[in-house]
Amino acid sequence: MAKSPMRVVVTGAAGQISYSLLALIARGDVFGRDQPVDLVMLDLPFAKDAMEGVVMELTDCAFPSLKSVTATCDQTEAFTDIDVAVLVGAFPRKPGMERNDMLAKNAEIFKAQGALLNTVAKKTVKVLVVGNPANTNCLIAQKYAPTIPKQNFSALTRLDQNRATAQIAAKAGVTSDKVTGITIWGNHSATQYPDAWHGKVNKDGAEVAASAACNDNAWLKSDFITTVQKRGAAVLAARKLSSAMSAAKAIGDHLHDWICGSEGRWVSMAVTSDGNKYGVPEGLIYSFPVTCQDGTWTVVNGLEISEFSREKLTVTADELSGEAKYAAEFLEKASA
Ligand SMILES: NC(=O)c1ccc[n+]([C@@H]2O[C@H](COP(=O)([O-])OP(=O)(O)OC[C@H]3O[C@@H](n4cnc5c(N)ncnc54)[C@H](O)[C@@H]3O)[C@@H](O)[C@H]2O)c1
Ligand SMILES: O=C(O)CC[C@H](O)C(=O)O
Repeated sequence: MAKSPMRVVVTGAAGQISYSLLALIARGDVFGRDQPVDLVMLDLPFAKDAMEGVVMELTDCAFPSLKSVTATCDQTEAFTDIDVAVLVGAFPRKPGMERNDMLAKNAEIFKAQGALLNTVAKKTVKVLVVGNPANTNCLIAQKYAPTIPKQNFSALTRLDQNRATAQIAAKAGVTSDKVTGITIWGNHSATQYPDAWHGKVNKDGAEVAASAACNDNAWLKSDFITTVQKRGAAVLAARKLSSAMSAAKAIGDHLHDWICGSEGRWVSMAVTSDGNKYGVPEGLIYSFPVTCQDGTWTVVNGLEISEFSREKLTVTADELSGEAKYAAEFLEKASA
């Protein structure tokens, strides 16, 4: 039997990430070629013409699973009866901007969008926040959408996971598909902790620990971590624009695994910290290793955490607690 269409909104639809992402979704690479999609694009009024150009291009691609495409600058229209909301639209960091500048610029956007999703989206909507600072923007949207289950909110750290996986693959001399179990803990920021200690590499047909395949623990504890932590900044410095193609690919991976299932593989998603066994404070949007089945993520609990790792899990949790406090104070002042 034919599947009923899935209504998917992408915000920031005229921006550079969306330019790659919309085609992935429309082609069926994310939700499956047999899943019809009603695609809704939202951006600010100044970007209306640019969005219309993207609509023309999507139409001209003649994708079989793209049932309809709508471009709008009206948030209520965009979020009504939505199944999946991909919140990309935000003010991106420019050279010289600090994270708190970005947080202040974006907090109001995610407050308003959370409140609107709460009112007009399906209660089953799945929300992925990409706009930075992604974890805290997600926390804000979630807070203002109290009638949508907290489970349904996540932020993107899959790009970091993909970056880390690619680094391990290069070091081990294999392709990325041979590397599994690499985790990103915490914030999508320079405090994130890319963790390869539970990773595996399939080398010459045999599965070995990633640390054995890399054979360089000093690298795993230093340059590997900093390369991944600073990769976004390195791309920004080189392109004078933040990463877009790789971000779109990671968004597709995240949504695919969340909604269609991860088939037992661990993937990293920033999700509500709720009853985890790693001592992460409750309520933060923190990146954990998870598995996904039937549209639900479950944190992989019980992994052994060394002293080295414990310290790093705490640093990134502390940063998120600070961001949450800053955001709450900012929004309180703004509404006073
Ligand atoms: N989490 C991650 O891994 C990750 C990776 C890369 C980029 N990002 C972030 O994603 C965001 C988008 O990046 P980009 O390169 O596509 O930026 P971009 O500037 O090219 O596009 C952003 C778009 O969002 C629109 N926009 C701004 N406010 C909006 C609102 N309230 N509603 C709807 N649309 C709005 C803008 O008009 C613009 O078209 C940035 O915050 C960036 O830092 C996150
Ligand atoms: O603004 C940044 O430093 C990073 C942008 C983006 O989140 C990325 O990881 O590529």
